[in-house]
Amino acid sequence: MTWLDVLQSCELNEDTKLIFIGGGNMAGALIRRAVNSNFLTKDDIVISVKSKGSQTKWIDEGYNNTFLDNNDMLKKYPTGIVFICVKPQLFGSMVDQLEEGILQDSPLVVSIMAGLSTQSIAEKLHSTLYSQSIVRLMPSTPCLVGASASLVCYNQLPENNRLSIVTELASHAGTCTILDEKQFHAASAVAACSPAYVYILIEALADGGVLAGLPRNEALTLAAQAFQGAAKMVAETGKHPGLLKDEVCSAGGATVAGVRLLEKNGVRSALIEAVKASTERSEEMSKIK
Ligand SMILES: NC(=O)C1=CN([C@@H]2O[C@H](COP(=O)(O)OP(=O)(O)OC[C@H]3O[C@@H](n4cnc5c(N)ncnc54)[C@H](OP(=O)(O)O)[C@@H]3O)[C@@H](O)[C@H]2O)C=CC1
Ligand SMILES: O=C(O)[C@@H]1CCC=N1
Repeated sequence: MTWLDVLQSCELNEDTKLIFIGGGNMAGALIRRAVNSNFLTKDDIVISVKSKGSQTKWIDEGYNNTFLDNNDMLKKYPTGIVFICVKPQLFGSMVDQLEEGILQDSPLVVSIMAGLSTQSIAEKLHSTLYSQSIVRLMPSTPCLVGASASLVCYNQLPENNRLSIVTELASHAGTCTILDEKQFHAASAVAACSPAYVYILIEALADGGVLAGLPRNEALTLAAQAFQGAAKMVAETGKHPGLLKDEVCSAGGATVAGVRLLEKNGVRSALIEAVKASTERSEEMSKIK
C-alpha cells in the first residue's frame, strides 16, 4: 500500500502529517527508513526535539517541519497522527507542558515508549482531550535497514482502519507482529532490546578473529555475515536451531570444540537471563508516572 492508499482507506485527508514528538535514535531510524523506502516524503513528516543542535541536524537533512516547542507544532498540525518518541521517563513532564485540549482533533496517537501501558498513556493524555485509541509500536533500530521485528498492540482497535497507519509503517521497516499487550514486555525484550545483545556477540566474535590474527575489518564483516546467515537459516528452513547447530558440528571437529567453551562459559544462560532482566525492567518502567 502507498501512503496515499493508507490515508484514503482511513478516510483521512491527503496532507495528513506524521508528527514525531522526539527525533532521537529510534524515531530517526523509523523516519529515515520510511523516507528511504519511498513510503513517505520528508514533507509528510513533522518532528519536535529538545535541543537546537538536534533541530539543526534534521533541518540540514531536509526535514524542514522541525520544532522545539510541542504546542507550536501541534497547533500548526492539529489533525496529524502523533508518534510519542521521547524516553518514558520524560513522558509525564512532556504532557504536563501541553496545552489543554491540544490533541482533541488528532486521529491517532502511537507510542513507541518502552514499558508504559496504553492505559497509563491514555490516563496521562486526559487533559489533551484525545479521545481515540492508543496504539503501541515497539520497533528496533534495525528499522533503518528494513530489518526490524516490530511489535504492535492497542487498547481498542482504532476506527476506520487506522491501525494500518502503524502496521504499514512498520512493515516498510521489517516484520510487524500484532500482540496482546500482556505479551509486550517479554516480546520487546526478545525483539527490540536484543539487537544490543547481538551487537555485543558480533563484536566479540570479531574480537576472537582478531585474536587469531584476522584484520579487524575482515573479522567484523565475516562475523556479521555469519549472524545474518544463521538467522536466515532459522527463518527460512524452519529447522530447529539445535538441529542446525548439529549440522555444523563435525564429529571430533573444530566447531564442537568451540561449542564446548560456549556452554562452559554459560552463553546460553547469559542470554536467557538477559531477556528476563530486560522483561523485568520493562515491567518496572510501566510504573513510571
Ligand atoms: N533505541 C531503541 O532501540 C528503542 C527505543 N524505543 C523507545 O523510543 C523512545 C526514544 O528512545 P531513543 O530514540 O533511543 O532516545 P533518544 O534519547 O535518542 O531520543 C529522544 C528524543 O526525544 C527528544 N525530546 C526530549 N524531550 C522532548 C520534549 N519535551 N519534546 C520533544 N522532544 C523531546 C530528544 O531531543 P534531543 O535530540 O534534542 O535531545 C530526542 O530527540 C523511548 O521511549 C524508548 O523506550 C523503543 C524501541 C527501541
Ligand atoms: O532500552 C530500552 O528501554 C529501549 C526499549 C527497547 C530498546 N531500547
